[in-house]
Amino acid sequence: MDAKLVYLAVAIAAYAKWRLITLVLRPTSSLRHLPGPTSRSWLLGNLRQLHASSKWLEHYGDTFKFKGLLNADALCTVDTRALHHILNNTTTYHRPELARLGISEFVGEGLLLAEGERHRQQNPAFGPAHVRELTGIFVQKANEISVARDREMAPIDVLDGLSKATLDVIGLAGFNYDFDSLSLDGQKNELNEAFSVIFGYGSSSASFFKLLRVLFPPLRYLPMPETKEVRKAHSIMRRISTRLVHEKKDAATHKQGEVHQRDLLTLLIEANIDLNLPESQRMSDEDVIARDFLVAGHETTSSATAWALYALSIEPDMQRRLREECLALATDDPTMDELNELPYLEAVVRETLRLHPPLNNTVRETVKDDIIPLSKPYVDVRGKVHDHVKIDKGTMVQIPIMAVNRSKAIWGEDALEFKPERWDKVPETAQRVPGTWANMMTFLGGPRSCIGYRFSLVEMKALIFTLIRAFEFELAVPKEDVTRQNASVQRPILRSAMDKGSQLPMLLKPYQRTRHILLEDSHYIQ
Ligand code: HEM
Repeated sequence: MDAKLVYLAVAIAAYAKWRLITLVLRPTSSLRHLPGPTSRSWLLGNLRQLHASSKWLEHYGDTFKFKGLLNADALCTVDTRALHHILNNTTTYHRPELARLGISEFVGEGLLLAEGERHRQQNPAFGPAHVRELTGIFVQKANEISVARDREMAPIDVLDGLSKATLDVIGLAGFNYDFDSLSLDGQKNELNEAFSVIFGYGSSSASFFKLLRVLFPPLRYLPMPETKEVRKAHSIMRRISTRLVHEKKDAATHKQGEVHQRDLLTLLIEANIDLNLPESQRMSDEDVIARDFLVAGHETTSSATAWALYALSIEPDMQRRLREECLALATDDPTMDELNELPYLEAVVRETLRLHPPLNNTVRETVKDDIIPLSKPYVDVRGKVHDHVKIDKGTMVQIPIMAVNRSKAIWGEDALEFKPERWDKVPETAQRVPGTWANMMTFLGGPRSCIGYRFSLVEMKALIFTLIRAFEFELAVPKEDVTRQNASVQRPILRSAMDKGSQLPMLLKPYQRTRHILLEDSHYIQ
């Protein structure tokens, strides 16, 4: 029988059974007296309106409930004490089944999915010493974008260029694989093609079948109904990544030759075959496969950089000031330390990541009952005041990254404005945000926060440094036309062309002084 029909039959039967059980048992949730919006749908509750969570925060306060999958009560909070508790108790708060399954369908069970702390010993691969070594790759790809765009005077989609650059970077830095997506010859790379097919598929009807698989676990034993093209793309990804892992394992075991590759995959494998590492901490081949890095580190960094260029294009004075600072450094090939010593570049990157976090929300699910302490008590629907929230096992907890980053209570009345100078004096209220970096939630906090944040910061700096020296940026559309795509990564999109997907059209005018430098420095001229 067709897999889609089997899916529907099992789903209908399971739904009928579930309805019967809930009607008879009527379980009550510990969150039932918490204020919050009313449900919009029996299946998805308020999940479709989650982008409105900042409005809910204004209306219901810092801690409120909403309805999640199958109308179950879910919690949302910007309370910094509560967030600290949730993010640091990784044995109680896990990534929920929906997020876990969504990722595993996409990349396989890997680092992103490993609960517990076992991957933490791998952190040196993402430490400052190694990121310093990788800076040359970031700068090289930033220069390739400049060269590629140098001859185009018509509006171009900077998001597209940045996305190709960050894919190339993660390929080279992650596992010494050249996607070569920035190359001008238009030739497509096999792995790059497979990757775009799978990315495209992720947002289609696949989501519906993934949801069914979360609700009705028996369906997970059935293959996903996917097209021939997607199946082929998955098999290409598997074949190439398995080959890479084997080659690198072999090289790492025999330490062949003098030339030693320093990509992330090699470093992870080396740590894994270290005889001093207990068996329990080693990873299977699947665990180390670098596809995780592709998913986690590619679109996030390109979107963040695109938002930085957007902010600078509507603030010409800031753009000028940043360009002057970057041009004052007399090199086209800066090191990590040189980039980190540019104070205005640092402030622009911080302000971009605060105001435009690439991931605007994330979720956790409780695996046991818990009590969450609050710094600001809430008043329940019966008028009672509470300084903690009782929460049941199996409850979804929404972590509103963007709402915390943009909170007026934390950042002041001008929280919604792009102001790099705010970083000269960080408000005391912001010091309580439990974020891993710069008093913001962008990379999250606690043991399961982003391990690639240093990588990403230096990559963003290298891209902005190179591009702002080479071009003057101007939006090719009215600024009001630019909004953020309602998707897992917050890419820019045009209100007037939502059907065209994410894009950021800009006019790039080669900067005269840079051109002068480029002409002197003939390696840029082909
Ligand atoms: C601006 C760029 C980036 C942002 C905003 C970002 C943000 C995040 C966030 C919010 C999480 C936690 C997700 C959750 O638990 O729900 C995360 C996890 C992760 N990120 Fe990033 N990330 C960025 C770049 C990168 C890069 C460049 C890499 C790798 C090269 C990377 C690798 C990872 C990995 C492996 C995890 C999972 C960590 C774990 O499960 O313990 N990220 N990232």
